[in-house]
Amino acid sequence: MRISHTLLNASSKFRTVFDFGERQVAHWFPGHMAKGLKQMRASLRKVDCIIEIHDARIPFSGRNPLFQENLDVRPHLLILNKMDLADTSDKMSILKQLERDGVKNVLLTDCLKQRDTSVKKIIPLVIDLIENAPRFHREENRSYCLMVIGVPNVGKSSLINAIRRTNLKKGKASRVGGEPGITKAVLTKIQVCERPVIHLLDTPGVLPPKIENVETGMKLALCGTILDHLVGEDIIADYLLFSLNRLQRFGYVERYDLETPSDDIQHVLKCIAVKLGKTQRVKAITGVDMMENS
Ligand SMILES: Nc1nc2c(ncn2[C@@H]2O[C@H](COP(=O)(O)OP(=O)(O)OP(=O)(O)O)[C@@H](O)[C@H]2O)c(=O)[nH]1
Repeated sequence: MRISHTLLNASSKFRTVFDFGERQVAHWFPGHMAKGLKQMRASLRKVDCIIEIHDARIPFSGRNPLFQENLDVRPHLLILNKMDLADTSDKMSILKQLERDGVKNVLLTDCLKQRDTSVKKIIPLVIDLIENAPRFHREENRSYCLMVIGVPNVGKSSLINAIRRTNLKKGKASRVGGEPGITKAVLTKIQVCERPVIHLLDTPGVLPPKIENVETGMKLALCGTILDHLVGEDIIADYLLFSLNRLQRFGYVERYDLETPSDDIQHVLKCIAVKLGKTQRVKAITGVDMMENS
């Protein structure tokens, strides 16, 4: 039995679907994302440092290239959030690869964890980056302004709340949600530190207007940065199964009482439904019923 599709098969299989998905995403882009991006660009002059947040499960895929145009002129910290969901056993090679791509300052966080030690490191690291930047001018009682950017649903608002909780001992300032596109307000200013005074600008998640390839699109969809229904829940589930098989992660076989690994998503979904008791009785329509009703 074939247990995984080749990448080529996957590509042709998902391309048809993703072309559809991409059109929908393009539809989704012009609204709050286009407005957000325009205002973010206009405000960059006032910003001392950019904090870019991305999903730790896809450290090399799906970062918005539009952001990267501006990263050379401002100190930049990349935060790979949701590390609790990622395989970070080879953290050093992730950091080395990012450094080869020109990203030097990287932190991994799990901002839902109370007292995550990495969240505590953010403000001291940012102050260090700002004060050691070539264009920095020291002034008495100077306050700092940071801009938080990233694709949707990577945890920007959650991280802002965590930084605020850690440094100011204050509660939520930014709305959090499980779906992409929760933050629509552009550039809400939130204080996160008293000494020195530091404000953060929360921004709406902005996807690249054009997604570079099918794999990147599917990874972004699987991590919840694109609304599921725009790509199709069944397609996303199929891509997840394909990825698990390709990585030879067969834990799902035992967990959902399958006999062997499978590349048939309908079969796997049926086994999961049976295991979770999510089945429904339906009346089977026979040939006789159809003849009687006609
Ligand atoms: N497991 C895990 N979940 C997280 C973490 N950070 C955020 N989340 C969850 O991810 C979802 C999105 O979080 P938000 O903070 O709203 O993300 P956002 O980037 O502001 O989203 P947009 O408003 O779409 O731009 C929520 O369900 C959070 O609870 C994390 O470190 N680990």
